[in-house]
Amino acid sequence: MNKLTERFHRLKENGEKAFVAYIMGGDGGMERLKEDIFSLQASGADVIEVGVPFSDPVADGPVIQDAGLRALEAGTTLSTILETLRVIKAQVRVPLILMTYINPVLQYGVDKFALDSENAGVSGCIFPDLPLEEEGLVTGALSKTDISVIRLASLTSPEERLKRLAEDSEGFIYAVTVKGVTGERAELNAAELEAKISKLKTYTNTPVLAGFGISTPSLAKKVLPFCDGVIVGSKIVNAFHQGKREEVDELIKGIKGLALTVK
Ligand SMILES: O=P(O)(O)OC[C@@H](O)[C@@H](O)c1c[nH]c2ccccc12
Repeated sequence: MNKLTERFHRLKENGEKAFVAYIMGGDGGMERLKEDIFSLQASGADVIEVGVPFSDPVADGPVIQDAGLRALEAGTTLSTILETLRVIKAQVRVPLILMTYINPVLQYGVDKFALDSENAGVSGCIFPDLPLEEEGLVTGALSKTDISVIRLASLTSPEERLKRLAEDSEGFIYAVTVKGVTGERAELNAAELEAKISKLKTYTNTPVLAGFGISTPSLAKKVLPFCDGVIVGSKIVNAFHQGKREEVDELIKGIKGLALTVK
């Protein structure tokens, strides 16, 4: 079984919610990528989402965009990220997913991408600018591997679309909590999100996780009662950039501790 699916089974058995940590691959260089992964693993992240920097990141807010620019300036490419992941593979127990716009994948070559990702220990991919209708571009190659394609569900998706994306979903479904780009928010509309997530859950048993704008235990607490976990990006990217590793450790422990008490 795929590492990601295995992890979700285990969380379910233990009555736990998932904490997914997003980082920008190559922000601060490749040694930092390794350190970031090991420190997130030690802090108790359940899944690590590694972003591949891209020049035209339409879904990214300012914090992730800046991190992407820093990573590109440091010479990061899809290839250097996959190579780094391959080197540390044996020491990584946490399932890794890649978050990449589709263009770098097409340039790299889809078949080579699938093969090299598998060899790098990647167990899932998110392609934020690849609509359901275009998934065929990658699924032919990825279905020969054990890698899941993780779909994004937006608050604006009509029910028919939610149904289609839920039905044969893999890994988990990424429910986008806000209309707009990634980044910290002071508030979020939990009622609207709950309605969408409960709809999704009528069509699938695939875990549904909420991401975008979640940066504190109190925001996580609003959504965890009706979803299977949260994804935190900008907060972590910022803290790591500023060298504040303890902040990330506290955040993960804070949210994981809370998640144990919500059922
Ligand atoms: O940064 P936030 O608001 O905490 O949200 C997570 C998000 O950054 C990460 O999952 C992500 C980064 N870039 C993306 C593009 C699309 C979807 C998701 C992402």
